[in-house]
Amino acid sequence: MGRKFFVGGNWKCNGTTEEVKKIVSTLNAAQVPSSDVVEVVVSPPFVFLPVVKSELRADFHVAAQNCWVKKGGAFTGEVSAEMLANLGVPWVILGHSERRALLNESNEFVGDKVAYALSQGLKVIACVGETLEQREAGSTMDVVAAQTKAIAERVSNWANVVLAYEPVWAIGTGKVATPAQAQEVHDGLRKWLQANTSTEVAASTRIIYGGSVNGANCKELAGQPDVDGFLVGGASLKPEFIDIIKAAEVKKSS
Ligand SMILES: O=C(CO)COP(=O)(O)O
Repeated sequence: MGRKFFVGGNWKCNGTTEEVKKIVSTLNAAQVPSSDVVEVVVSPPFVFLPVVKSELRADFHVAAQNCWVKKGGAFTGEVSAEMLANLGVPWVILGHSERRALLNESNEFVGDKVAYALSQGLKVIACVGETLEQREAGSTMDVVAAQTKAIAERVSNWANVVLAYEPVWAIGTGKVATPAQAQEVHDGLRKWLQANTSTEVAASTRIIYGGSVNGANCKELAGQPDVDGFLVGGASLKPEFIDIIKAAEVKKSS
């Protein structure tokens, strides 16, 4: 079953209007494989979503970096899934490790957010990943399985979910997972989905890798059978993001 290569750019809390417009114009001018081969989604901070959405080429899409866990209302400072849907923002990133760690988002809270966002018609990039301590303790699979379980308990239809494996020790550190390390966890996650959801979900759900992906390491990672794309942080703010999008060609020919 074909899993279309997926490349997300998580801009995190970066940018000015001018910088954001510059990134968009670079992307708009880029020659990349067609949207039959690769799905490209960029995720600016909330305040820049309208300008990016209106200026970005039609074959690329936008994602928010978070949304509120339920229907909007008296939740000062939050942005609801309904608002994103109303703006025509198709995607949202949920459960990023920076929010899990810095804002104490629990597995259950992330699971609730994923379920609510899906119920409002959004597509979700759901992030999981272990810390260095957890990896060194040998608990990587247990950690990512528990994070995925909290989602699976609340979600029955996985058609609009992309699972992003982002080891915390690889994020923003320049210490990318080796292709074998990424493949091992992606394979483990697919087996977990097979055992706990369905064969169909396991075969069709895209599992993407994030953590220090750049133009130099993306091709080898993309060559792994269970790496279905990337969630890119730092390099998504630079022209090398285009090279990462082109890594989809590796998959096509593999
Ligand atoms: O957190 C990430 C994407 O969500 C990865 O960030 P870096 O690519 O900067 O390591």
